[in-house]
Amino acid sequence: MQKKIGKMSEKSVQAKGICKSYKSLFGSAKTVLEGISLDIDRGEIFGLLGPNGSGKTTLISIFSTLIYPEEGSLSILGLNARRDRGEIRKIINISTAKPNFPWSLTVRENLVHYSMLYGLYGLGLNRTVEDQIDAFELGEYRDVKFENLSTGLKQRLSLAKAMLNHPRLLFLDEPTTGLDPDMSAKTHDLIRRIHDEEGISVIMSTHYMPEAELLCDRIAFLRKGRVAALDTPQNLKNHLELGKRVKITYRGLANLDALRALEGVIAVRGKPGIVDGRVDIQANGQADIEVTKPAEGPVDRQLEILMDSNEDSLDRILKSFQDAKILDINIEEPDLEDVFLELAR
Ligand SMILES: Nc1ncnc2c1ncn2[C@@H]1O[C@H](COP(=O)(O)OP(=O)(O)OP(=O)(O)O)[C@@H](O)[C@H]1O
Repeated sequence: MQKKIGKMSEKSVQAKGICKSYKSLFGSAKTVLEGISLDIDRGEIFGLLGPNGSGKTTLISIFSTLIYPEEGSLSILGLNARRDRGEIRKIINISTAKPNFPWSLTVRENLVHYSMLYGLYGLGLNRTVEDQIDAFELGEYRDVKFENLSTGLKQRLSLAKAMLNHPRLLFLDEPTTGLDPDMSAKTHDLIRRIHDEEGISVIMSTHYMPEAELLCDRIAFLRKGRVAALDTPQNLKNHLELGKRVKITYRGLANLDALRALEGVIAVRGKPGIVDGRVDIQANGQADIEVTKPAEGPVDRQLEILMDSNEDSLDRILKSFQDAKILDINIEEPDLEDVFLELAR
């Protein structure tokens, strides 16, 4: 099998014209994926990004052969996704944000259970389970029931389970959702290690831009069921002609309406809790800032203003702060979060 796959394809995924819709109870169909075409190289860590409802999980479910597309052709590691589904499932695996394992089984029992499903038995099974317990630092929780594990440990167990069959291609659906920063950083290290040391291709969805920037070689940005952009994180930033991000700390009243109306302003972000601003990215792909309270009062407040590359006139921005006392100005390079806001709007 190994040889066959190596010879057949240098791609982990070749998808052409993938379409998927869901039927409601009343019979009407909702199109979720509209002709997705993607070529993903073996060895890549590939990110799927996009607003809520843009189709990331549906696409991962299709790539991992859990559901069928209605249209399009799909090959996974050189194998036909429909015809060779059984073979594909032996060499891929998936870990999701909300793993649902048998609740009353312990960490070890769960790993044994899944190993048996993968056809392992005897000494080989024991060795594999112990290896994963070690690799994912689950030793001290081996006898803890799934229902008593923290969210982070459930995610870690899910990753350990996903490695039991030594997959060539690993799907991760929002691998750090709900984790604290420390556990997220540990998960990032694990993903990196799985990729670097075991040579596993990874396709992951995420809502966290720093995570995508840190881990992913390339990113496909989905919007309304289509690929709106596909490139390396760096190229995405370069090609979108994003300008500088101006961060202003001030006290008093800023004219937010005037600021947002300025030509060349892509986004105005308030630091939540400071100006009571909130980034609201909706299923329809619109991204906007909703400022729920005027920015006034004695507290220090902060706004981030993202300009496009042709418009970085600080003068015009500062006019909106005539009634405020500016405490600090920082001009920074845009990050992937800025790319997200630009693509989603
Ligand atoms: N089984 C289903 N039946 C009906 N509609 C579904 C089903 N699964 C997903 N959908 C709908 O398909 C659309 C895409 O959902 P999907 O979960 O793929 O998006 P997503 O990009 O992963 O979203 P999120 O970022 O919120 O996880 C959504 O509008 C969702 O409501």
